[in-house]
Amino acid sequence: MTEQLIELEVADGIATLWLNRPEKRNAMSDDMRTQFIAALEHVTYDKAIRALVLTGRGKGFCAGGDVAGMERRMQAPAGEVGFNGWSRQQRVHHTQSLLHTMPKPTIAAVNGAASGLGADTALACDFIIASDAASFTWSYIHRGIVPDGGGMYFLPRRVGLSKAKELIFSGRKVELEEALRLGITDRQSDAETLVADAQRWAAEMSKGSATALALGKTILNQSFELSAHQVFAQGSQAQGICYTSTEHRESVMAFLAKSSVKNGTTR
Ligand SMILES: CC(C)(COP(=O)(O)OP(=O)(O)OC[C@H]1O[C@@H](n2cnc3c(N)ncnc32)[C@H](O)[C@@H]1OP(=O)(O)O)[C@@H](O)C(=O)NCCC(=O)NCCSC(=O)/C=C1/CC=CC=CO1
Repeated sequence: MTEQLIELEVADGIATLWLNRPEKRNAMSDDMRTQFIAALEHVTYDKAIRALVLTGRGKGFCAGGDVAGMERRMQAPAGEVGFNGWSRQQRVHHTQSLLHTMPKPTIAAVNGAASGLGADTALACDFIIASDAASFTWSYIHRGIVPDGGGMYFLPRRVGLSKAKELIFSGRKVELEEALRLGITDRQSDAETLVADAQRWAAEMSKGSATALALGKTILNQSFELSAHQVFAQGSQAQGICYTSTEHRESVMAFLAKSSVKNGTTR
């Protein structure tokens, strides 16, 4: 039987995805990545799911890429890629890109160590909430590699270029208090209530129009690379789509109906 390395629960439109390899602090093995991709694609395309919470089982959030797998790869013949021609790099990029671009809010609920690719995986989410047990370590440097999970894109945007360089070059551990101060994590929570708090936050973040949320997220994700003029233009285009949406029509009608009841007028 296939080991269930990813667990997905959906309740009230909020998906909670658990990395489930607690004995290895949820280090991302190739098998886990295969299941992770399938679950993320499901969450991305299922319109009944409005938001995602990502967390880890046990003591860790995610200890990064599986170091035992790195050792196996060093033994493999040069040029071997596997996975139907898809290299590991492409599969890593796919997971990080799904988290970053899926048209609904994503929240990392960091319950323990987020190291290497695990730290980048938290950063790829829109928001981070963390418990006292959380820590963030860009440990790639200790394995002689660079952050390939998006850390070199996301971290400077959260902490500034110089601090990102310091954290990535040193690979030092950042505990909760510093993570809050630097803006690596947005919120803090108790370990016991972390996931419930994240789920509640996800519900708050996703109760608005799904169309407006999806379009807004896409433009915001690009906003640091676009000019003001381009952002205005994309905003106008997006508004054209929002104007034709059921959510826009219904919310306008509901507002006006409430106002006419209050004022005793009929429309
Ligand atoms: C700080 C830690 C994450 C957690 O510390 P602690 O809670 O004290 O737990 P440990 O006793 O150290 O570990 C428990 C068991 O888990 C195994 N384990 C931990 N991390 C990994 C890992 N990344 N890969 C494989 N196995 C892991 C550990 O060996 C223990 O197993 P046993 O009980 O059987 O001995 C701490 O564990 C830690 O610092 N881990 C290493 C962090 C790390 O170096 N991560 C990789 C960074 S590089 C990366 O993420 C990117 C890539 C990209 C390229 C290719 C492939 C992979 O990664």
